[in-house]
Order: sequence, then C-alpha cells, then structure tokens
Amino acid sequence: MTRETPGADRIVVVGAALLDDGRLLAARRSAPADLAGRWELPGGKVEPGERPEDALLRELREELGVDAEPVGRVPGQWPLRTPYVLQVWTARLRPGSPAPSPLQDHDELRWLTPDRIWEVDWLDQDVPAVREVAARWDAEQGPARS
Ligand SMILES: Nc1nc2c([nH]c(=O)n2[C@H]2C[C@H](O)[C@@H](COP(=O)(O)OP(=O)(O)OP(=O)(O)O)O2)c(=O)[nH]1
Repeated sequence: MTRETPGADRIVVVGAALLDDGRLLAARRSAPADLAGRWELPGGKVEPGERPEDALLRELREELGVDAEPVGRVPGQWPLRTPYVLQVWTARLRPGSPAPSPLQDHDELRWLTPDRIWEVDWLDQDVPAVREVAARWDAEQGPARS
C-alpha cells in the first residue's frame, strides 16, 4: 500500500469572487450533468505543488479569458463532495484585461449587484461561501452604484 502524503486526502478547489464596479461575477456551469444549470464562483482544482492564488489566476484565464489579480482570502472553507473543499479569494480584473467570456465549463455569466446576488440559483454548497462574500463586500467595495 502506498503511504499518503499529509493532506493528500483533501483537494482544494479555489473559487473567485471576482468583483468589478461593485458587482460580483456568477458563472453558470455547463457540466457535469448534476451541476449544469447551477451557478458558481469560477475557479477549479489546485494542482499538486501549485499555490492556490496561482491556480485561481490560471483557472480565470482558462475559463473566462481574463487577466485577474487576487485581492484577499475570504475566511473559511466549505466542504464539497469528498475529497474536495472550497476556498474563496476575492479578485479583480487587471487594467486592460479582456471582459470575461464563458470559454470553458460555463454557458452564461452574470454580473450581480448586491441587491441581486440571490437571484441566481447558486450551487447549494456555494451558498455559505457567497453569503460570506456578501458580508465582506460592503466593507471592501463601499456601496454599490445603481
Ligand atoms: N470552480 C468551482 N467548482 C465548484 C464550486 N462549487 C462546487 O461544488 N464546485 C465543484 C465542481 C467540481 O466538482 C469541482 C471543481 O471542478 P472544476 O471542474 O471547476 O475544476 P477544474 O477546472 O480544475 O476541473 P478539471 O481539471 O477536473 O476538468 O468543485 C465553485 O464555486 N467553483
């Protein structure tokens, strides 16, 4: 039997709370079938040896074609299907970045103002993470423009 390295039983999925102009980007999954049609924070699995922030930027580039930068870790982590656990970073677009497009894994994107954040059907397991993002959002961004 091979000996597992410490922490090998847990794989971190990084999700981006991409904030721009007082709005949060939500992404609708196109696959797999059990997640398709539900909304999530764009991101993906951290690869072995990769820093979570680097994984976040890589996934945002691959999935959305954007050039982003991490702002800060949202405290907490949320269990997904074993062995995955969701960690969330706030992030923003770098100046000159292309606008996000659903290149991979998603079929629709939506920028949500704080008053509309619950209008999309978030994955159940994302709800507590999105709640935490919403709680910190006002402090980080100030009041949303209308
Ligand atoms: N990216 C992301 N994945 C989430 C969220 N909530 C949630 O349950 N998941 C699940 C869906 C997947 O089972 C897993 C992440 O898979 P993924 O398909 O986004 O990751 P990836 O791009 O690295 O995938 P791959 O290389 O295996 O194709 O975590 C979320 O908010 N963001």
